[in-house]
Amino acid sequence: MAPLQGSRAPMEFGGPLGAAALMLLLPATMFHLLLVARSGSARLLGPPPYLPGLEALWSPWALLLCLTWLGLQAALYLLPARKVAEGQELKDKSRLRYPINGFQALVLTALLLGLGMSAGLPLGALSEMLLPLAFAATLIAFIFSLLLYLKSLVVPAFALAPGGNSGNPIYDFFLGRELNPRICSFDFKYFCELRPGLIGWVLINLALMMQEVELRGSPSLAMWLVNGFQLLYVGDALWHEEAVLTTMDIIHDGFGFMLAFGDLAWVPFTYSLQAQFLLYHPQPLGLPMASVICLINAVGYYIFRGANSQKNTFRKNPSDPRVADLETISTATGRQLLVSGWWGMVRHPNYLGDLIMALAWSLPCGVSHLLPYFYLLYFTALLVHREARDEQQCLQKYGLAWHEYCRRVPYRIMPYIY
Ligand SMILES: NC(=O)C1=CN([C@@H]2O[C@H](COP(=O)(O)OP(=O)(O)OC[C@H]3O[C@@H](n4cnc5c(N)ncnc54)[C@H](OP(=O)(O)O)[C@@H]3O)[C@@H](O)[C@H]2O)C=CC1
Ligand SMILES: CC(C)CCC[C@@H](C)[C@H]1CC=C2C3=C(CC[C@@]21C)[C@@]1(C)CC[C@H](O)C[C@@H]1CC3
Repeated sequence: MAPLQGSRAPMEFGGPLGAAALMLLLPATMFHLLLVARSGSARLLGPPPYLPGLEALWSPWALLLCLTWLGLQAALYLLPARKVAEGQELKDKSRLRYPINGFQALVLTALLLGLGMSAGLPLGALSEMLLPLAFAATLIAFIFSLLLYLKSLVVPAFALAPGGNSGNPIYDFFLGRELNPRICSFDFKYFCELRPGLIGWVLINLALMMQEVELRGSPSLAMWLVNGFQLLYVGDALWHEEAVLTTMDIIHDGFGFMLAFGDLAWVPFTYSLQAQFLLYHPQPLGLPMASVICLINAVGYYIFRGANSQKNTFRKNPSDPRVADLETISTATGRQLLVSGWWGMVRHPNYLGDLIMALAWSLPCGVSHLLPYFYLLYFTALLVHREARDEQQCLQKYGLAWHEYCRRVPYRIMPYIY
């Protein structure tokens, strides 16, 4: 079944009204979280402690810092890569090429940071600038999305994403019209998905840890755990960078406000919420509880990595000895679907592992506040919605074979529950 394209494609996210609401709601939520994380009561579901004026949000230095950060990451992206990978086949039968040097960018950023800090760079001070930095990142995401939208108006029809060219400017601005916007070989979506936001997230976490040292003399065990777990997650994503080339964000979605804001602002400033909370609300954590939390994170990571690697190995080479014995279903496209191993347990075992890790990231913050569990709640909603979108796309791709897979593997994410 050929997927519907352009104005015939069904609208997602509640259409133009939903897109407009999300464009207001997402930045508002991010600023709410930033404000309540540092407030005494740290109440997720209450009003923010105060409404910041423009003078608290706008800082030319913050804008300069964000632009310098983007410039640095862009320069690291352009460095020679250990490998150049080919993406999926496009409508015109061509394949784009992508540098695989994200992990190298992380290591080089860490080295530069180490040099800067030994020369006296006050990294902890970043934690005092989160509000203006988030404002600058949001501004950049808006302007960038606008430029991407304008660029998409002059590209040929085959370069458009299947879903983001409905003809409604608000909806298309939000979802993104062009599938792979590039200037020469610089791929904006691929760059943004993994580099500035993810590396920025661990940088903010580290800054919060340095500030904790400044305030209390040493980092707390809870802060160590949050920093360690999230660094592992980001390092893993960059190490397995090539896998991002088969995600729906790269293959299916255009590059618009949703991904630009998500990558550049939402990820660094909301995914660092637990570390923000811990800086202002220190939590006692004993070794026994810390060990249990480490075990939960290890179980989550084992499932997440096992499932992702099993599928990636299988997609690259189904005869690889590590996956050759797994049971499969044939589909009319010539591709096969795994029905045993991780992918025979639930239809999205990687999401299950990711959610277990999300729980482990919140637990060091104790159970006295709901705020540090925001990520777990948001992420559950994101993955449930993402799973439904992916099901829809797989149904279009695989038809009857997908029905058969759903019959054989009835649960989506959580065995016997969902
Ligand atoms: N931290 C965060 O904010 C986020 C994290 N993630 C994580 O990123 C990772 C990638 O997620 P995502 O891109 O959503 O999707 P997946 O990696 O789960 O990929 C889904 C695709 O896998 C293939 N597939 C599905 N079932 C099978 C099967 N049984 N056998 C073989 N192939 C199958 C299909 O594509 P095809 O058949 O074409 O290969 C399907 O479209 C996940 O680990 C997720 O948890 C994702 C979003 C946000
Ligand atoms: C702003 C909205 C709420 C939606 C934003 C969505 C984005 C934050 C996410 C869309 C897909 C993502 C992926 C990752 C990070 C979050 C975004 C960009 C990973 C890079 C996280 C690490 C994993 O190993 C791979 C993920 C791929 C998808």
